[in-house]
Amino acid sequence: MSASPIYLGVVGVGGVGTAFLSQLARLPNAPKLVLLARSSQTLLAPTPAYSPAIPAADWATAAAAPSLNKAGALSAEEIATYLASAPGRAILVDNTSDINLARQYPTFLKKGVSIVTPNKKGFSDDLSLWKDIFASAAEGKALVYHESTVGAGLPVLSTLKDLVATGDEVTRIEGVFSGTLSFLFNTFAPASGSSSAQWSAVVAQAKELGYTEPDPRDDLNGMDVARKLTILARLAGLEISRPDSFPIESLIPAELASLPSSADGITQFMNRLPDFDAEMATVKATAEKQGKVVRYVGSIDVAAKAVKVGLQYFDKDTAIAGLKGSDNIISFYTKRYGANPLIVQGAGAGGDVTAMGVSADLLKVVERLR
Ligand SMILES: NC(=O)C1=CN([C@@H]2O[C@H](COP(=O)(O)OP(=O)(O)OC[C@H]3O[C@@H](n4cnc5c(N)ncnc54)[C@H](OP(=O)(O)O)[C@@H]3O)[C@@H](O)[C@H]2O)C=CC1
Ligand SMILES: N[C@@H](CC=O)C(=O)O
Ligand code: NA
Repeated sequence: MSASPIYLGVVGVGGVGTAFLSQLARLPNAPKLVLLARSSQTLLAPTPAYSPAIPAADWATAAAAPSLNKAGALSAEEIATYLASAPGRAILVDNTSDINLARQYPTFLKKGVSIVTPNKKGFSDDLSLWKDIFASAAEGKALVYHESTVGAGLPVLSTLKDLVATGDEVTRIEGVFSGTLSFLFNTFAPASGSSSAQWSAVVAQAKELGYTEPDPRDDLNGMDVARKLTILARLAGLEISRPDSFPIESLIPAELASLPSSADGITQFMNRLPDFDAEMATVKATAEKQGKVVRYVGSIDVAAKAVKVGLQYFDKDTAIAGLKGSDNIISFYTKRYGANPLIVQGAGAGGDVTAMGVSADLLKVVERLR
């Protein structure tokens, strides 16, 4: 007997979304792609049959497919209604970084549409939204998987959930949580050898490689790391009210802090950043004088309910100092693991590795819905 079909809507076809579509096209027993959207265009399989499905491979192939309905941007409510009306269970994959879409997850979940996403905004916003998301999932008997919101495809959330679910006591979580900031410091201030790279040039390279957030200032101001720590702390049982409820060290030059958040603001920021290269060169030199390197790290002390995000100096022979590329390293200290933490390490940014986490979550949801 063949399993009943599952219907899939995908929003966002940028670096992660494009890699995800390419992986989706190769998945065995993939759900039927019936909605594909970017910021101003939406492709839909015609109702009421929700057929033919959209070919997954990439946006251009999908957009050229015959017999699909085409529309401009739909509201979250419209997307939720379309998916919930499909003749089977439905899943939304949100590959955007849009907070407004994330705020509508409860609408999808209450209608029984499951959510899979690397978008960390919804899970790290007000605690009330976090609670609403999981209460709505229970109400709609829908599922929520967001592994790639922390450490991209690395098994960070699944590891933490397993530790908690099996009764271990997590006492501390610490490490490097940003692929972008890891790449920046590993390249700008390597622990072995030397580098003459300017800070602004390495920031431009990280953006080019697809490691940064759509707005790279979200990485440089520490908010991306703060959001990840908020998610981890909540999963470890701490009621963190907001991602800015603890001190966050920003690497944005004060003079550039008030540029607009628009696309033009991003361009202005990138163009003016080279004027401030001396600031980060001073930070690097100060660490070097002590025989150390500077890295951007975060920690959660569960008992003290304390979250910290910012720069620290490290001896050159430590694991954090020796990270390569966009690697994250996340250490879980728990009662069972004692003094030697459980450590997860590997690439923490990039389209393919992030999409892997999204695709793996999708497979888990499909398996549980069937
Ligand atoms: N890049 C990485 O290494 C990692 C990224 N993530 C997360 O993955 C998500 C995607 O990142 P990335 O692919 O790099 O970002 P991109 O900027 O490359 O892509 C964003 C995509 O979302 C679309 N989009 C934005 N807003 C809307 C909206 N309201 N409705 C429909 N579509 C919208 C854009 O449309 P259009 O094409 O029209 O511009 C674009 O296709 C983010 O949440 C990010 O934090 C998580 C871990 C690692
Ligand atoms: N911009 C983020 C992407 C993954 O979350 C990072 O650099 O870590
Ligand atoms: Na992850």
